[in-house]
Amino acid sequence: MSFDGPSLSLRILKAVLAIVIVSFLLSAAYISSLVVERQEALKQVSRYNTSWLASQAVSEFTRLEQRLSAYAVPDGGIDPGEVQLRFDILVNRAKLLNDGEFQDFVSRDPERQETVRLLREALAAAQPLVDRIEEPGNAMKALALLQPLETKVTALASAANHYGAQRVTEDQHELIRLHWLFSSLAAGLIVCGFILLGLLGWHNRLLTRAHHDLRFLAENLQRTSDELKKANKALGNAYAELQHQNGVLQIQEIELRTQNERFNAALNNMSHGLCMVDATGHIIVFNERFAQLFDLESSVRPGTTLNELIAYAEARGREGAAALRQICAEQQELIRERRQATFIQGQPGGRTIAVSHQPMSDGGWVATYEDITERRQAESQIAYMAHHDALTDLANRVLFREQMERALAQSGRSETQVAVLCLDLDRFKDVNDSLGHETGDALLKVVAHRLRSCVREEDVVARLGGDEFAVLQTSVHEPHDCAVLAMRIVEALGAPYDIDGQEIVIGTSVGIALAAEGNPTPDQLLKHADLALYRAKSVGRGTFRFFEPEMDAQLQARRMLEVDLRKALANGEFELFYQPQVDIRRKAITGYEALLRWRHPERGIVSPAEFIPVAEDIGLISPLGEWVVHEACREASGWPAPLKVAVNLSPVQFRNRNLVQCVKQALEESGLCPSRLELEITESVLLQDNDTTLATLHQLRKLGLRIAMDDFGTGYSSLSYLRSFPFDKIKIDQSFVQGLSSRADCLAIVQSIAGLGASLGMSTVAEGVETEDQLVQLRAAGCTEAQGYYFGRPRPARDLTHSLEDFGPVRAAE
Ligand SMILES: Nc1nc2c(ncn2[C@@H]2O[C@H](COP(=O)(O)O[C@H]3[C@@H](O)[C@H](n4cnc5c(=O)[nH]c(N)nc54)O[C@@H]3COP(=O)(O)O)[C@@H](O)[C@H]2O)c(=O)[nH]1
Repeated sequence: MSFDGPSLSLRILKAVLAIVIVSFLLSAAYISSLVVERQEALKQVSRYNTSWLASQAVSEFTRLEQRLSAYAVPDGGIDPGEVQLRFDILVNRAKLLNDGEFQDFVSRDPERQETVRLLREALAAAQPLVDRIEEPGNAMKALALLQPLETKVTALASAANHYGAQRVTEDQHELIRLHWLFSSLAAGLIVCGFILLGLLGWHNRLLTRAHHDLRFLAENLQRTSDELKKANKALGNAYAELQHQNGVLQIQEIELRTQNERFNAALNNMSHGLCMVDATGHIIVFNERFAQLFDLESSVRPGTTLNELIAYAEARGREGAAALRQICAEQQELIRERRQATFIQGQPGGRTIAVSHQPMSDGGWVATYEDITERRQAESQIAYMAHHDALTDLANRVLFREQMERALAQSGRSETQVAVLCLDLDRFKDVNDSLGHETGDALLKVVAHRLRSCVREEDVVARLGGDEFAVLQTSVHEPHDCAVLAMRIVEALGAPYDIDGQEIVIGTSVGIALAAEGNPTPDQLLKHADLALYRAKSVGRGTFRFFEPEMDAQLQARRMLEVDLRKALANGEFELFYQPQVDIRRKAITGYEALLRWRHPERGIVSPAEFIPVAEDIGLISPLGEWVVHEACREASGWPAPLKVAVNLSPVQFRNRNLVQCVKQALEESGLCPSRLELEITESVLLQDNDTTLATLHQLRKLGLRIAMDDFGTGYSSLSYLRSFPFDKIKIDQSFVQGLSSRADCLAIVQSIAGLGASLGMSTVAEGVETEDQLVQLRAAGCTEAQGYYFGRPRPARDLTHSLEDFGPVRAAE
């Protein structure tokens, strides 16, 4: 859009407006001056009118003549003063004839000048006469002086009148001219006004248009500004995005560089050799390990082929290159068929190289080369170790199972059968714990040797773990063959051992499972042999048993027991019975042993001898033991002091780190004085991790309670345990008490334990006292306390009266 037009028009308009306004002002000023001038002229015409002056003079001249005439007549009634007044007026009028415009009128004509002069002279001549008018004749004389002038004065007046009329006409003309001039000017001014109004309108329109244009322009500008802002913002965003992209690119570049460095580092630190070749057979890259593996130059010119590289190395007598040539020959087929493959190539020097060949999409290929010589050796070593027991070099469970599978498969095709014999060593744990693991290991090696010597070449001997062994007997014609082998094994392993100069006697029991019927799996066969072993051990050591199907039923029963046992604690099926411990001399109850009872909903009371080992096996003994301690403390806290309560602790509970805390909490919660709590442990507690167990015992002792050694005399080295911890009490195992009447050695043992206790400051409790006779012997042997059915069977807490007499009727009733 162009703004020249309006701005030019506006400029012109302003100029025209200025001219009009100036003209307007000038015209007004001019008219004002004309009006002033004409007003002045009119004023003069009215005040000093020539014809009026002349007529006044004529009028006064005539009046004077009349007065003079009247005065001259006697009794004319005229006062001399009046004559004098008229004369003076005429003189004044005559003077005016010589002034101003009249003089101008007079000067135009000599006749008029003559008349005025004559009048002046006549008046001058008449002056003295008038002054002495009373004198007779003066009035006539004066009149005579004036009368000649009468015509002349009248003529002058007439001329003056004519002149005056002329001047009026002239003024009228002038006024008419002025009227027209004024009217024209006024019309001009009106026109100018209209023009001005028009111009102003136009100006206004121009201004409106300019305003409109300006607004449009402003809107355009605003729009443009908004667009610019938007564009600016978009530009800012684009810039920020650009900066972000730039940052990302920089990071990517750094990452790329790092990756490249890592790639190079990885490439050259690879344990595998790597070689990449393009579609034309030229080497793209290979790493240092590749060069090392095949004794090659570590760098090559770009464009070298693998064959050229090998030829170059061979020419320099490098032996490794020959190996690569062989490998390359094998790779040729893969390269041709563009196939991925992994192959292993043995080298003449015993070296083994594993090659992984991979074609690439561009027609080339990449391959990795690994020297697996050592790995192969290690693998075969590992494979051997994975199948053999490291200590005895016998087959382990894995190999044994594999061999069983193989033997079972073969036996299906032959007349003979396969049998599995499972055995473990009696008292091996005691040897291990008392004589040390090294001795135990040495013993196991000799056992393995003896076992091998018992079987034929084709049979397999395995160590399944710890002191568990198994024999896979093949070519069994009848069960008797197995029995013979079992006997041979029992006899061989039962013979004394000489380990580092120490004579050790152990024994073994054997369980036999024959794969005669039902196509058993290896696991089933092993399980059957294990069950048979369990049975062999339960009937007496140093013997063997064949598997019988009822054994499986016993296993099922045990599983049922486990299931029920897991629910029993939550169901509140446990309770504690208490059996009194009696001071032999005073015949008074010193306390009670808490004995756990399981009131099974279907089976009734289940003996702890049955379920405690199961609870130990399935990990339930800790929560169960905690419940016993809490319950015993709670109930004992209601008994009269100083009655004590003795609680049995399983060896498994000592593996639980919370044992001390649990006992402490039970004492605190029940408020039972710690000295009234006695914990009974068996020797087997001291067999496990001795230092930790002893530390736990000391911590328990610190709580202020008492510790008793239970079932004393049944362990392998009971006496040595007495040295390891200062027990408060020794409980003589009931087997010795019950043998008192029949076996002399039992009495000797009881006497020596009682003596030992006395000398160590420990009280001795004899368990399982059932008769008066036993009690008498125990007292004589020096035992301090006794416990057994003789005094009373275990009872629920609610039935305790703490009087020994009350137990009597119970005993009598039994
Ligand atoms: N870890 C835990 N073990 C416990 C707990 N409660 C019991 N037991 C142990 O279970 C085993 C069997 O106990 P139980 O069937 O209660 O037998 C005890 C007595 O009833 C029995 N006894 C007592 N007097 C006589 C007797 O004159 N003749 C005879 N034939 N038996 C008798 O002896 C068992 C007590 O033995 P002991 O503990 O060695 O004093 C048993 O080993 C219990 O220890 C428990 O809460 N935790």
